[in-house]
Amino acid sequence: MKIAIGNDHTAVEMKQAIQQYLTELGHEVVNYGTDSSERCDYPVYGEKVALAVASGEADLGVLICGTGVGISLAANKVKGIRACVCSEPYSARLSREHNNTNIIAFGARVVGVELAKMIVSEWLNAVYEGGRHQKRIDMIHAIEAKR
Ligand SMILES: O=C[C@H](O)[C@H](O)[C@H](O)COP(=O)(O)O
Repeated sequence: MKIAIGNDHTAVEMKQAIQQYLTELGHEVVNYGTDSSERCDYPVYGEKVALAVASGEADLGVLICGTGVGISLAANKVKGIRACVCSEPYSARLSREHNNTNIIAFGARVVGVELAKMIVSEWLNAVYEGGRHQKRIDMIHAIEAKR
């Protein structure tokens, strides 16, 4: 799978660890994040990864900032993006099975590298269930289409 990854200054080491992990799992990872610890603005990277996913350039996206909150908020402003912040694997799996999330986010100041790997792995291995969930996702996108 082709996975877009992005981060701000709080998550350079975490991004590198997750990028390596994903590569070891056999994925192609494209880095849209910063590799500098100089303070920067997470919306820049949230948008870059979101555009890569929304355009089909990447299949899925991973976003990391201090908490995962700001960068996922930014990503969700791009049409077609369903990004969520997860600090544990259960929500990560269900976010894919029920909500068909196409971007996962987490906080480098919240979770450690090993937990982050577990979150990402559970998310990637989960399969969207469709059925009753599709109507609800359509409803979310209908809200998006109004504006
Ligand atoms: O949601 C926002 C992110 O957690 C940012 O990574 C965080 O706000 C950056 O904070 P600071 O500029 O204090 O390093």
